Amino acid sequence: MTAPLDPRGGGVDLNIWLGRDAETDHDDPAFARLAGALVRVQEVVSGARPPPGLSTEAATTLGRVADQLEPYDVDEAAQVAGRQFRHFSRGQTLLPAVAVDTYDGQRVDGRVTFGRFYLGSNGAVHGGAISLLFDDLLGQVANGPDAPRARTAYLHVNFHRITPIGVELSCHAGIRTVEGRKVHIDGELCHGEEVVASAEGLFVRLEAHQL
Ligand SMILES: CCCCCCCCCC(=O)SCCNC(=O)CCNC(=O)[C@H](O)C(C)(C)COP(=O)(O)OP(=O)(O)OC[C@H]1O[C@@H](n2cnc3c(N)ncnc32)[C@H](O)[C@@H]1OP(=O)(O)O
Repeated sequence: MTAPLDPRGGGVDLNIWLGRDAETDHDDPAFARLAGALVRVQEVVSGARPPPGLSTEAATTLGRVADQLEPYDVDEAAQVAGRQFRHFSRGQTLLPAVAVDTYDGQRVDGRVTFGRFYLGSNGAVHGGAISLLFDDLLGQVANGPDAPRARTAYLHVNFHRITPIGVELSCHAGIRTVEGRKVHIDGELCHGEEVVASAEGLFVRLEAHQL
């Protein structure tokens, strides 16, 4: 049984995409657990300096896991990775997990901690990982439950300060304007009161033939 969603957020992904019928039949708690285990491996491997013998052994173990899973390859429509909407990370291993606190269809506020996997260098989160977070966060606002699907036309990111690894940050995104199919969305990533990065994106709502 999957846990019921907390309508106030409460650190649980608000699950905005579950309103879309096509997505409701992909719940797979066991798979979400697998993806979570892989995220842990990514994190631990990124920060580890094991002795060569152990690295070799671990590589063999991971190869065995890949061999076990490979026969279960499916196409995108059947894929469950990225569709575990009851879990912070949606059962995917690319994005940092965002805990959504509030979402009203126009704006989202949440919290995120970038682990060692996202290190650029010198204690700073990789700029590409920050852009990834913004694309997803702004994208979740652009693709609200009642809105037509939209894709990122551009994403402009400003890096104001070093974004620290291993620290809880707050993240925010909100619609600034809607002009026809064009949705302009702003985002901020904050360490305490300080804005460490900000973003401005244009999302274009898709026409029927583009879905
Ligand atoms: C499951 C949970 C998911 C959570 C959310 C995840 C979100 C992730 C979002 C993404 O990452 S999507 C992947 C990255 N983006 C893409 O792959 C998009 C690739 N580009 C396209 O598909 C098309 O260029 C696009 C749909 C964005 C627009 O093409 P269209 O042919 O539909 O639009 P058109 O060219 O007619 O332009 C419509 C308006 O947008 C404007 N426009 C389009 N691209 C622009 C651009 N780059 N800069 C400025 N304006 C732009 C264009 O000028 C025009 O303005 P006006 O209506 O005022 O004339």
